[in-house]
Amino acid sequence: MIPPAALPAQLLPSIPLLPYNLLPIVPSLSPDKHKGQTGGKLLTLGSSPEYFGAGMFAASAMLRAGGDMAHVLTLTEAAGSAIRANSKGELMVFTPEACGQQTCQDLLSRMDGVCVGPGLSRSDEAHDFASFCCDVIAATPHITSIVVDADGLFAHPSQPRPPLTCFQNDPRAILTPNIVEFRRLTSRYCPSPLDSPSAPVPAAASSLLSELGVGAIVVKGRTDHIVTPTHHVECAVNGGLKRCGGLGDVLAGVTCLFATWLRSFERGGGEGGPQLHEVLYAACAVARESSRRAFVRHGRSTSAPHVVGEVGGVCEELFPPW
Ligand SMILES: NC(=O)C1=CN([C@@H]2O[C@H](COP(=O)(O)OP(=O)(O)OC[C@H]3O[C@@H](n4cnc5c(N)ncnc54)[C@H](O)[C@@H]3O)[C@@H](O)[C@H]2O)[C@@H](O)CC1
Ligand SMILES: Nc1ncnc2c1ncn2[C@@H]1O[C@H](COP(=O)(O)OP(=O)(O)OP(=O)(O)O)[C@@H](O)[C@H]1O
Repeated sequence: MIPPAALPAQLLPSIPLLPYNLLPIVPSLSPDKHKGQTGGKLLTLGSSPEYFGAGMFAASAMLRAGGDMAHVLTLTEAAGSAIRANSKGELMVFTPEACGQQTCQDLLSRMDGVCVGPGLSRSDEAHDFASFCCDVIAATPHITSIVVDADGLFAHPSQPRPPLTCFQNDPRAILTPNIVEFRRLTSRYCPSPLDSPSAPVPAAASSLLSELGVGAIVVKGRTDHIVTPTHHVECAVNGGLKRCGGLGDVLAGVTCLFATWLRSFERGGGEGGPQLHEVLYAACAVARESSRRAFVRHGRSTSAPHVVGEVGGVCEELFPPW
């Protein structure tokens, strides 16, 4: 633990952490509600034997930030077994190998929010399965928010219909690329010169947003750029100093949860709530503050589970406990 007095400015807590009022969309807890009715039913489609942790971190972050039920849908039993063995049973894990494609399809159609891509891998088999699932997701109006991250954003040059194309012109879709994924997407979809690596991120992100017709893009990096059709905001909340793998997975999970809460509030006729860019800023702030706290506690040994472990405490300070 770094003593508070020894913290350099770049590791101090950002005050205020959240300049926007998210409280209207935070579901109130009640003994009259059933599981899934408050925090929502969330699912991460991803993970693979090599990257099983990524889908697990995203799904665990959904739970820790306030989701009721977090599922992982992954192609292989090898990845599914690894997640079951490492997640203390808090995640519900489904694979087509164990339960068949029809069960996977039924599961997807019951979800409120999904996150596609963390740890998915780029194998043809994983992408074919993801495309099958993304068709189901795209055709399920009950699903209110769709976060596409990591390998969900990847397209083999020869691939006729990569997963992302299922969500073109779908305002429920929120893309959360890192800078490498973002530049890859702009070079595929944006007109020159916005496809150039030196093009300013906000302009290129706006162009990508309108080319793809999605609801929002969050470009992660030293500052996170959040772009919707009407707004561009930057989140520069202090994060930890160690860039261990898995921090983007945490952000993807929290983003999916908060966007689902927003849509549930709107569908319930709520008025006066925050706008999408404010909710996405909140997700970035929670992920970055969680990574800062983990780093202050664990320094160079910080790893993704430490960051996941901080998400609950950060959200607890931002939102009322009931
Ligand atoms: N524990 C796990 O299972 C983890 C799995 N992960 C998964 O690993 C897979 C491959 O992800 P990669 O991001 O490595 O993809 P890439 O294999 O596309 O990365 C290629 C190269 O891009 C550069 N790069 C990657 N991220 C960058 C960033 N944020 N800023 C600057 N340069 C960057 C690095 O030089 C990297 O070697 C994805 O499925 C991802 O979800 C990651 O989420 C990390 C944690
Ligand atoms: N220089 C930085 N300073 C502070 N926070 C950062 C910095 N770079 C990235 N982050 C934060 O780290 C998280 C992950 O961003 P990153 O660009 O590493 O994504 P990623 O490559 O998709 O992550 P993953 O390792 O999960 O695949 C985001 O919350 C982002 O805001």
